[in-house]
Amino acid sequence: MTLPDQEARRSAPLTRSALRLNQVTRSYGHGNGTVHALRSVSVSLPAGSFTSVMGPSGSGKSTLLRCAAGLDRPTSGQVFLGDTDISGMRERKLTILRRERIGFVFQSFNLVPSLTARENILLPFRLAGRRPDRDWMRDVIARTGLTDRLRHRPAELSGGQQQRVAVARALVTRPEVIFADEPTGALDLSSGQEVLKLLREVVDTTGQTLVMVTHDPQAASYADQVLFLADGTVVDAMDRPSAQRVSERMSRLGS
Ligand SMILES: Nc1ncnc2c1ncn2[C@@H]1O[C@H](COP(=O)(O)OP(=O)(O)OP(=O)(O)O)[C@@H](O)[C@H]1O
Repeated sequence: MTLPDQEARRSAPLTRSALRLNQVTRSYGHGNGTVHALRSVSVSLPAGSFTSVMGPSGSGKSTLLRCAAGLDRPTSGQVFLGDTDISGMRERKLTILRRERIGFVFQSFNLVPSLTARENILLPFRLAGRRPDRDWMRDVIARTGLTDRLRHRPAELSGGQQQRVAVARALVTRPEVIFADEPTGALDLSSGQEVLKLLREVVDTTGQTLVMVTHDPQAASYADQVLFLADGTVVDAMDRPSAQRVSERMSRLGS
């Protein structure tokens, strides 16, 4: 396996779009009770980029993530994963696509308590009936610092270690895009920073694309770009964010 040099990747032009939303609208309910969670959102995320999504509570962040990841369907508009339009895809095909081309990391880790770290990491292959790429798997386990924790069950691991198992599980199928929903929300400051550094390094060295929803300006500052949502609309984008600038922008959005 060849990994592009970190510096070369940082300076390389980011052109190919890994994920594109074209006028995505998601409404819930009918008539007077209709909630417009997303209103005609259009964004294009380059391959090998790290994007944070921020916004006040109820602004549509989770809905954006779910629509982009094929976990929810837009009311109108299209979602492209690479060149594949996933918005009108049948459920069976979408399930396979999610399994093969998308990785997920959740705030609550979502590990299977009865399985060891190694078995949790290998779960996507068990579900797909496929064999893992041994070199890639070894690399992912080393990268996440879990080599000597593989026989432990989740209850025997710290929160930070559990989240690193979840990150390894998300990476092991080599997905094009990884979606992380508040991945540090349940962690203390230093475990959270370890996980964020790991995610940053993954993007820099493997060229995978990461989209992370967070409430934390410090976490958002690890990204290349922050998208700010308000009332279902992308109201601003910030390149090379710092925690302070993100915090200032968020306070102007009323959070
Ligand atoms: N299944 C649903 N049915 C009805 N309304 C929904 C549903 N899911 C989300 N909404 C509404 O859509 C809007 C956006 O919700 P969403 O969860 O995407 O916001 P969010 O920015 O992720 O919020 P938070 O930061 O509090 O998690 C909210 O008004 C929410 O109540």
